[in-house]
Amino acid sequence: MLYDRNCLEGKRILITGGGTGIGKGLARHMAAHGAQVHIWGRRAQVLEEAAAEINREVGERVFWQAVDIRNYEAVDAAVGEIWDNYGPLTGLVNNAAANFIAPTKDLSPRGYEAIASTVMDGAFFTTQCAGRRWIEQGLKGSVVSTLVTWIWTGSPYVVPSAMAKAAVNAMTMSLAVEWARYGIRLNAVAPGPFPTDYAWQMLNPTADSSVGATQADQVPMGRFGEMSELGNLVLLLLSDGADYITGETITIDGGHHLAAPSTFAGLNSMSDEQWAQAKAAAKAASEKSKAQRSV
Ligand SMILES: CCCCCCCCCCC/C=C/C(=O)SCCNC(=O)CCNC(=O)[C@H](O)C(C)(C)COP(=O)(O)OP(=O)(O)OC[C@H]1O[C@@H](n2cnc3c(N)ncnc32)[C@H](O)[C@@H]1OP(=O)(O)O
Ligand SMILES: NC(=O)C1=CN([C@@H]2O[C@H](COP(=O)(O)OP(=O)(O)OC[C@H]3O[C@@H](n4cnc5c(N)ncnc54)[C@H](OP(=O)(O)O)[C@@H]3O)[C@@H](O)[C@H]2O)C=CC1
Repeated sequence: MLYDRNCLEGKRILITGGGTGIGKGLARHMAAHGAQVHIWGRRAQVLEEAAAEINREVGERVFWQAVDIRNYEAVDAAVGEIWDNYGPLTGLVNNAAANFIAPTKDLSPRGYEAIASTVMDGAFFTTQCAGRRWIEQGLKGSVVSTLVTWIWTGSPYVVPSAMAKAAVNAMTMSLAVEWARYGIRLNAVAPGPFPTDYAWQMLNPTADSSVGATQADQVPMGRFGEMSELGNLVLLLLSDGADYITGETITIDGGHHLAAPSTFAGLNSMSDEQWAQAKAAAKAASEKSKAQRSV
């Protein structure tokens, strides 16, 4: 362990999308360093299993709620429940997201909305519901959002995601200034590829869709990122050790985006038939997870 195992003792951190992938890894990392962690997602069973798995390792520190972050009333009620039943949050990680690769000309309005509203509205609703309470009660808080390096580069074939993540970057810089006087810090991380099950089903659904953005040999360091590396960065930003850092988005990608293979530009060569196959494979993965949703 790089940090003292109790360095987050007394912290209470909400991680949206904390039942899978990066969010679950962050939940494990924060709980292993002493924090109480609350995880959100739409699938009760997935959340319950994730919390139980981590709690077996660290003790009863992880709690879950099934919440759709696109629903403001649900977000406000769930944040209120944490405050009432456990106490004030000290930190928030805006991590939940939706995404899939698609030619932009073929995206339906609902396809655009599914991605943009999850990433942008969800992060705003959750940040505002926590921030309002911190301000009303004179409490400090730290918000960290999980962005992606295409906020710097853009990326074809994931345009709603690129737009919405850039919007959350704008929220981070804007509120860092507006809320600094209250002791509330907002920062973000921009990871390169950290392979996770669902993201890779959405972004690399067929052999034809494997391009630079999802290939380890395209990373100058020659490997994907490791969860503990991302965990250490987010831990620092959530901790009192980063009290003078606000409004920053820190890239963690082994040099990937600077070497420029990091977008989905390689998908330019896919035919309509290959796109239809990619869509069918990604949709099959979505349907499987939707059948498990509780909200
Ligand atoms: C330069 C940077 C390089 C960095 C390189 C790093 C490489 C990796 C970077 C990763 C960065 C970011 C990754 C992520 O954000 S991954 C997150 C992936 N996880 C998820 O998406 C989880 C949540 N997903 C879902 O809930 C679903 O999969 C879905 C996104 C589809 C949303 O579900 P929802 O129930 O809200 O929506 P519907 O199923 O009703 O669908 C809505 C409309 O969207 C259309 N659709 C769905 N899937 C596809 C598809 N694959 N292709 C085209 N269109 C699709 C669907 O048909 C609906 O539209 P219509 O009603 O009009 O048909
Ligand atoms: N993996 C990678 O290489 C990279 C990932 N990122 C970012 O990291 C974050 C995590 O991605 P990753 O772990 O890979 O992907 P996952 O698909 O595993 O994580 C997304 C999470 O968001 C939750 N979620 C989606 N929609 C909603 C919603 N409306 N309300 C509540 N929860 C929701 C999902 O749970 P459920 O479906 O149950 O709701 C899921 O737990 C994302 O923000 C992604 O953009 C950034 C750069 C690289």
